Amino acid sequence: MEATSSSWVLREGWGKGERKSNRRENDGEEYGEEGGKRREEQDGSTFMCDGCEKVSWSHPAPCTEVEAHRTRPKLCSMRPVFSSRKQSVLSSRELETQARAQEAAKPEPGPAEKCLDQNPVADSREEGEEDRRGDREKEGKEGISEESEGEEGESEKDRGVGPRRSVSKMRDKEKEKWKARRRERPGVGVEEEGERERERSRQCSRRVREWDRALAGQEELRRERETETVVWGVGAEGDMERQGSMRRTILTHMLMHSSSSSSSFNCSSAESDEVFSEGEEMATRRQTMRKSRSWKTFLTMMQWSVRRQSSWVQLAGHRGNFCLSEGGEVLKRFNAVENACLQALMSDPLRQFVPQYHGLASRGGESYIRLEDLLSGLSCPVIMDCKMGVRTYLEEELMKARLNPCLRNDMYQKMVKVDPMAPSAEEHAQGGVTKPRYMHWRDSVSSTSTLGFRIEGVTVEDGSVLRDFKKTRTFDQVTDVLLFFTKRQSHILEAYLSRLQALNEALKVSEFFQSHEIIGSSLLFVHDRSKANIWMIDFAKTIPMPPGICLKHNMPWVEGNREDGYLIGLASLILLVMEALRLTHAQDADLQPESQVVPHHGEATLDPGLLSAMSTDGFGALPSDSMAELSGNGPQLTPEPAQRASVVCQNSSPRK
Ligand SMILES: Nc1ncnc2c1ncn2[C@@H]1O[C@H](COP(=O)(O)OP(=O)(O)OP(=O)(O)O)[C@@H](O)[C@H]1O
Ligand SMILES: O=P(O)(O)O[C@@H]1[C@H](O)[C@H](O)[C@@H](OP(=O)(O)O)[C@H](OP(=O)(O)O)[C@H]1O
Repeated sequence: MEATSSSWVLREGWGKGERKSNRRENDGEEYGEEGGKRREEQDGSTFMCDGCEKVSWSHPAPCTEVEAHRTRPKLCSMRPVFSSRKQSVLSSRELETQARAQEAAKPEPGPAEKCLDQNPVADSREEGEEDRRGDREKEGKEGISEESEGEEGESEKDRGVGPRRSVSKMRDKEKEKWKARRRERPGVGVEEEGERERERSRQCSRRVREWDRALAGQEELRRERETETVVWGVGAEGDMERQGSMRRTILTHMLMHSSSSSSSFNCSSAESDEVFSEGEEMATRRQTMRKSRSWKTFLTMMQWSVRRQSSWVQLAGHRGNFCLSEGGEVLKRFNAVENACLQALMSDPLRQFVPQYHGLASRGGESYIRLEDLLSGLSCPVIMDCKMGVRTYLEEELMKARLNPCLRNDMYQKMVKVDPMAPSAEEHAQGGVTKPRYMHWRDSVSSTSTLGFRIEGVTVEDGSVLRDFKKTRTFDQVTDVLLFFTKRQSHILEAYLSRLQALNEALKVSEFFQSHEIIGSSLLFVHDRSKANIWMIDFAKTIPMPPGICLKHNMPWVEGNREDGYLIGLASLILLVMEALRLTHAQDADLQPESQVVPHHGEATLDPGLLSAMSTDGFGALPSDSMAELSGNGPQLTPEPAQRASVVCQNSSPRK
């Protein structure tokens, strides 16, 4: 180490003995940014202001404005971590605005500060340095804690920071005092003490290695996302889920534990580390975390990771069909039928219920359809995918299967998993079933055949994905899922009801709807705490009818009539949401569930068109009292104008 001027000290590059944790701790934001990578590639030499401990990567002018450095506000905020993609953009803008305001309020910087301000690294490093200084000052006031001792001795040496005399002298004094006190304490021998220190040091090193591994993983993920060359293959969906769920677990931990401390950071970061190393004692982990003063490193790491991840999750459908894109878009593998539908829908009244179509894109030699990301702007979205219609296979699939019966072992396996008795003896012997056989069976064991839709999957706030709804069939079973999915929040249910009604109105005037057989299409329910919306997705099996032939969509299907039962599904959904609302209101009012329906949205009754959809054979599963309600005395549904934007819940405080 050599001094290059009276007030700036040259710090050597990351020497052999220097711990990586120190680098990360010191570097603050930079590891998440491109600049950080560049700097990492440099030799690592820095200049540190002796007075204010500010760091520069280039040789700066003499520093004169120590106080100005000290009073500079921190720009680091926790808020982006808790935001979804759109909101995090907003938050970063807010932060920028705040930073600019703070810059304006700051006294004119001296030459050295100007020099550092031109270097974006300096800010983040400065924050790190300031934070450490803050910590040291705190220690000076409160006495050196047990946890800080081992680390301080080591890190001072490793950093090679000699001339921070006043602070380190004070610390040394405190350390000595503390050691003396420890020595005096009965039952704590020197050997024992030494062993403890060695153990602490071992724990610390282990923790550092874990972070390195975790950080390397995050960095890898970031690169993959940014290049967008990776198309999710088999298994990738699972990875995505794990990442999403890991992140949410961490955030949940942060939130859960923040209330127990005035500083949510300290506590939460200690807790959140759990995802990286299972099986350690909580107390030991806390101690280790405090000791290595790692929370800042960890928090920074989380910020990069969350900032770069969208809340996107593929709930249902074929694996490998999607990849994420920049700017609130998802890319769905090109399918000519779906592409044609989306193009047509962009000029249909249904446009406001369909993700925006942005044309095509190419990735890794594959074509993709660019779609609006329907989860963009939602924080911790809760999602439900309902596959609409009374059947999920096309008539032409049936015909093909007849002409060329092809046994599918994968479908046989899926069938046996749900019900070992489902395949016939012959199918068991063959170890395979045809696709239409499987699809028909699948429709009949779920609510597809009876209610005109089925639940494919649900994600909840903590990121867990539930897909085991294959045997969710009856009205009551589906109502239970709805109550679980909405957590009985009446404002969410009301928003969904309103959106379903609006969709019903739009379908009436949609030319597209009348002229297409819609098979395997889903309604995607999405909400967070304050917004709820429903979207039509998946048109890969939506086939145009011959010119002049229109479908009714509320008739039972008989082979040849091509009816899909879409409106039967919609009617069921409306009924189910109403039922869920009724139960929610009943619970709110502390009434028995069998009490009268609590009216909502004024006086309401189900649309006669939908009622006729329900008077079909498929409705054996509907409770008779629900049908009675719908036939006149029940609630009057007042359709609201269709709206593209999210239905914003009026009542943001959830009812119990
Ligand atoms: N525009 C979108 N924005 C956000 N999420 C979407 C979007 N489109 C699809 N998804 C997600 O992807 C999942 C599957 O979508 P989709 O049904 O279009 O795929 P698929 O592979 O065609 O399905 P299937 O196998 O049923 O035909 C949905 O459940 C939803 O979670
Ligand atoms: O939900 P499950 O029980 O997993 O069954 C799948 C589901 O019915 C899909 O809709 C279907 O894709 P299509 O809608 O595109 O026909 C897929 O057929 P596939 O395996 O032939 O793709 C089935 O395996």
